[in-house]
Amino acid sequence: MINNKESVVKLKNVTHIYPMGNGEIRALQDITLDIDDDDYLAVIGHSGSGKSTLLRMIGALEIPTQGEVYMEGFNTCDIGQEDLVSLRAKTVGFVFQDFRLLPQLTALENVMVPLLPYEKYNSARKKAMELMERVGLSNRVSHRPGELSGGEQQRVAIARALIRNPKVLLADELTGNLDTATRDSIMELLDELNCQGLAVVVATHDQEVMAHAKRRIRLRDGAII
Ligand SMILES: Nc1ncnc2c1ncn2[C@@H]1O[C@H](COP(=O)(O)OP(=O)(O)OP(=O)(O)O)[C@@H](O)[C@H]1O
Repeated sequence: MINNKESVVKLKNVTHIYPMGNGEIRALQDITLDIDDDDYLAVIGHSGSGKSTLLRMIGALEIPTQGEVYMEGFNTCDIGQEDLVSLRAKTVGFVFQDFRLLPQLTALENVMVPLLPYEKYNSARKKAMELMERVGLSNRVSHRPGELSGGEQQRVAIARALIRNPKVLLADELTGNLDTATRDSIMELLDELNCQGLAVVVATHDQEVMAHAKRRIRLRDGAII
């Protein structure tokens, strides 16, 4: 494996095309972008402009149709599936638009899940407890997702994304549909984590969220404008 480490994640001329019936949808067009250690990037653009697809590329959840994605210097298109899974798990944490919490598990168990293959139960539980405290939910550990508000579910999803100490947090539509106070508390938490060295990439329509970012890119029809 050749390692050209510069940025945590580097996209080089990434184009992504989804097949659609007889045609195709060009979701991303020739994107070149670096995510550095203490970056705080807001990805903005209209619905369908390619924000979620870009986040999936940054997180190496999908292989681009054209171009290259480097994570910690490794070309994610070249390394094997097993190495990719492990590299991705160490490097990025995802907060999905729909949270994707497991409904049958408690909030605490949801946060622990990504750590269980690697650490003993009690150690994973301790770390999950610390993170639940960090996101202001130590009084909600035994609630199941269905018993939590949207903002609380999002905070559980943030805690889960952080449990393996990623270098980059990727958050899709962060704070969508949240009340102002909850949104502000989530933004404060991300500012704090960013100050401690976590790179943050958020896809958002929210002006307030944009204002917290150190830089912004706008997508239109899959291209940076
Ligand atoms: N799995 C898929 N198969 C086919 N087309 C897709 C797929 N995912 C996304 N697309 C298309 O790719 C384009 C970009 O979608 P994407 O979800 O990245 O946009 P977005 O900016 O995140 O939108 P939103 O703000 O509504 O979440 C859209 O035209 C969308 O319909």
